[in-house]
Amino acid sequence: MTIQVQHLSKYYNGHRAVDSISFDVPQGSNFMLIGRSGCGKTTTLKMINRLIEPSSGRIRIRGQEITQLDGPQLRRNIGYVIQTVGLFPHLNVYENIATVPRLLQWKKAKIDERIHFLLRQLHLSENNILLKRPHELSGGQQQRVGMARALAAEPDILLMDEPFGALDPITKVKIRREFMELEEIKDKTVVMVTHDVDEAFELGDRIGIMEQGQLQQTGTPKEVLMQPSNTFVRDFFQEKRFQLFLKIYTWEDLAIENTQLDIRPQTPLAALMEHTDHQPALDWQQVMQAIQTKFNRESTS
Ligand SMILES: Nc1ncnc2c1ncn2[C@@H]1O[C@H](COP(=O)(O)OP(=O)(O)OP(=O)(O)O)[C@@H](O)[C@H]1O
Repeated sequence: MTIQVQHLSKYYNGHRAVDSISFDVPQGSNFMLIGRSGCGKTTTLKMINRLIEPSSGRIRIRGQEITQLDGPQLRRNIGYVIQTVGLFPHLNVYENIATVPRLLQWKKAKIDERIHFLLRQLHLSENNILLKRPHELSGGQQQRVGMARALAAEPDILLMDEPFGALDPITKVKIRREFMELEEIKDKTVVMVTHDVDEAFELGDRIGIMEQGQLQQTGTPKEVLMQPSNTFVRDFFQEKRFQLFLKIYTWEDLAIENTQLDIRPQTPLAALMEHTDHQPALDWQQVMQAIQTKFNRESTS
């Protein structure tokens, strides 16, 4: 379902937390909201599922203005994942994941089938995990259960507020990869808040950079990196510019033949990091030169 946000604002006691922002998230795409602490990301996200009511502006989901919908009903079709997971501590894993399907009065057999499917998809295969309470799980497991709960009733939209923020760096990278590969996610419309530029570049079809309640730029990872619309956006990515360039530029972008690698992995960086056995097949000196030339050319254009 497409999400359209138009001139959306939120004031708290005269303070503009969100200041007339507009963006579209096409059906099935991932939109990453990134910015410094306090710039208005969470407030924006919570306006999409009406946990916060806007001061002005409009949000449309599949063309329908959400103020005309009943809040709880709207939220049943919008999965919501937050950093602190937000699992109900007194409920076990099964009951946590089954929350929304039960509200929707699904039959038990359908709920069981869905839960077992999600456990497999999210690599939650530990024995008796369904009977455990959240405090008996690791941080990574809690995060996966939080994801399973958000996906349980097959929502069309997923809102995620720093979903991987509380994890250690290794678990974070692992869960992020798994997330990207989830079949379930591919046709969902996702809006994710993050502080992490790597995450934004890995997961985002489009990225929105916020500062002091305003959207400074929205665009594809390539656009915001190589064609920043102002100095704020340029400075925001400056420290990691080359690293991010490597993350997103494909063999095709670099005009390098990748016949030996049979198309995957798509970028030289991924080939270097993950497929060391392929390295001898490539002339890495030529690859590095092509990367440097492209980076220099795009940086000055
Ligand atoms: N309920 C509230 N009452 C008053 N001010 C609020 C309220 N919630 C948020 N704010 C203020 O609105 C601004 C935006 O907050 P928000 O939580 O949306 O930022 P954020 O970008 O998500 O920050 P972080 O990355 O730290 O989570 C901040 O200045 C915050 O102090």
